[in-house]
Amino acid sequence: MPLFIGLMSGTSLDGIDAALVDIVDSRPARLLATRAVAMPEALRRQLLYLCHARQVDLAELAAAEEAFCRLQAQAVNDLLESQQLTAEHISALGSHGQTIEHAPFGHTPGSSPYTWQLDNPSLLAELTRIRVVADFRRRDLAAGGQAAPLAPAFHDALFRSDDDWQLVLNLGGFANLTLLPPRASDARVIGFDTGPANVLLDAWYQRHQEGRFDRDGQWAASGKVLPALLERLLDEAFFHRPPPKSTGREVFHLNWLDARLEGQERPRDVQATLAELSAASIAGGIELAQETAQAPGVSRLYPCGGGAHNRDLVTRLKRYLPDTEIISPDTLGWPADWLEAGAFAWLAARRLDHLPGNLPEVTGAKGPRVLGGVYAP
Ligand SMILES: Nc1ncnc2c1ncn2[C@@H]1O[C@H](COP(=O)(O)OP(=O)(O)OP(=O)(O)O)[C@@H](O)[C@H]1O
Ligand SMILES: CC(=O)N[C@H]1[C@@H]2OC[C@@H](O2)[C@@H](O)[C@@H]1O[C@H](C)C(=O)O
Repeated sequence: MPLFIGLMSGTSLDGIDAALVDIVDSRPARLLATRAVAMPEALRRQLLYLCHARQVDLAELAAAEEAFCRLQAQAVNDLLESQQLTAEHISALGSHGQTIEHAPFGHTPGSSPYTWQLDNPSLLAELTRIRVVADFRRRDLAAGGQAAPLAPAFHDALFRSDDDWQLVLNLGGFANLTLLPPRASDARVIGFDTGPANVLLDAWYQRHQEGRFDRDGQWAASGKVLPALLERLLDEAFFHRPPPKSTGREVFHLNWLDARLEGQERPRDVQATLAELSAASIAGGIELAQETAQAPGVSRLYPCGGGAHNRDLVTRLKRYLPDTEIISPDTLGWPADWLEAGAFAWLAARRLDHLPGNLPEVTGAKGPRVLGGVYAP
C-alpha cells in the first residue's frame, strides 16, 4: 500500500495537520489516519510577526523555521507511532511549509511576484528519515501562475460526480473555491481564492474577547450587520478582480479593517459584518465561477476547513445559496478538516510519479508543471 503523509500548516497558524493517505493511481486517495499538533503560542506569535515584518532578522527567521520544522517532525512521528508504522512504510512526506508572505501580483505594482513558505525539508528528512517533497508553489509561479490555490487539482481527482456540477469550498483563514464540472463534461475546472474566510473574524475576536476564535460564530450571531461598513469592505479591489487570483494576510489584516471603521461601531456588530463579508464575497465568487463556466447551477457544495464548523458563517452562506445542497465532504470519506493536508500528500505522490500538480486553468500558469523538490531520506 503506497502511503504518503501530507503536512499542512495554514494561514490561521493554529497548528500542523498531518494526514496519512493511501494513494494508488487507479482509485481515489483514501484518508487513513490523522494527527494535529497545536502551534505553541510563542511560535504562533513569531510566525505572525514574520507574516507582517518588512525587515527581518535572519537568525530569528532561521530559529522560527527550525522550531516549525521540529513541530512537523513531531506530528509525523506521533502519527506513525499511533498507527504502529515506521519511516520505511512511508513513500514520502508532502510538506507545504508555512506561508509567511504571498505576493503573486508583486509587493508593489510592477515588482516581481513571489510566494514565501517557511520550510526546511532537509532537516525534516533528517529528523524523520522519510523522503520529503516540498516547495510546491514556486514552480507554478515561475511559469507565470498565481501558485495558489493548488487544492483544486486534488478536488478534481477526488470529487467529480457523474452528472452534477459541484463545488468544494475551503473555509480556512482564507476561502478558496473549486467548481467541478460533471465527469463527462469537457468544461474546465474553475478555482480561485475569494478572500477572507476566518482571518479577520479571528483577529477581531482576539482583540475584543478571550480565546483564539469565535466558537460556532456565536458572537457574530449576536451582532447586527452594518450595511455601510459592509459596502466599504466589499469595495476592496481584490473582490472585483477576475480570476486567476489568490490572496493572503498581505491584503486582509486588522489595519486594513481599522482603516475602514468609523470608530463608534459596537465590536459585536463589526464581527457580524465580517462574517457577512466572508459570506457575501464567497457568494460573489461562486456566482463569478458559475458564469465563467456557464454552469447551469451547482447541485452540491462541500464546505471544508475550520470554517465549516462555524454555524453562523454557514447559515449566512446558505442565505445566498438557497438552491444548493450544503453537505459535509465526510460523506465522501474526507472529513472537512483534512482535505488540505490530504492535498499535499497527493501532490507529493504526483511529484514522485513526475506528473503535473497544478491546473493551469486555475493558477494561470503557462502550462501543467511537475511541482516541488525531492529530498532524500
Ligand atoms: N467550532 C468552530 N467555530 C467557529 N470557527 C471555527 C471552529 N473550528 C474552527 N474554526 C475556524 O477555523 C479556523 C481554522 O481553519 P483551518 O485550520 O482550516 O485554517 P487554515 O488551514 O489555517 O487556513 P488556510 O486554509 O487559509 O490556509 C480557526 O482559526 C477558526 O477561525
Ligand atoms: C499562499 C497560500 O498559502 N495560500 C493558501 C491560503 O489558504 C487558503 C487559500 O489561501 C489557498 O490559496 C492556499 O492554500 C490551499 C491549500 C491551496 O493552495 O489550495
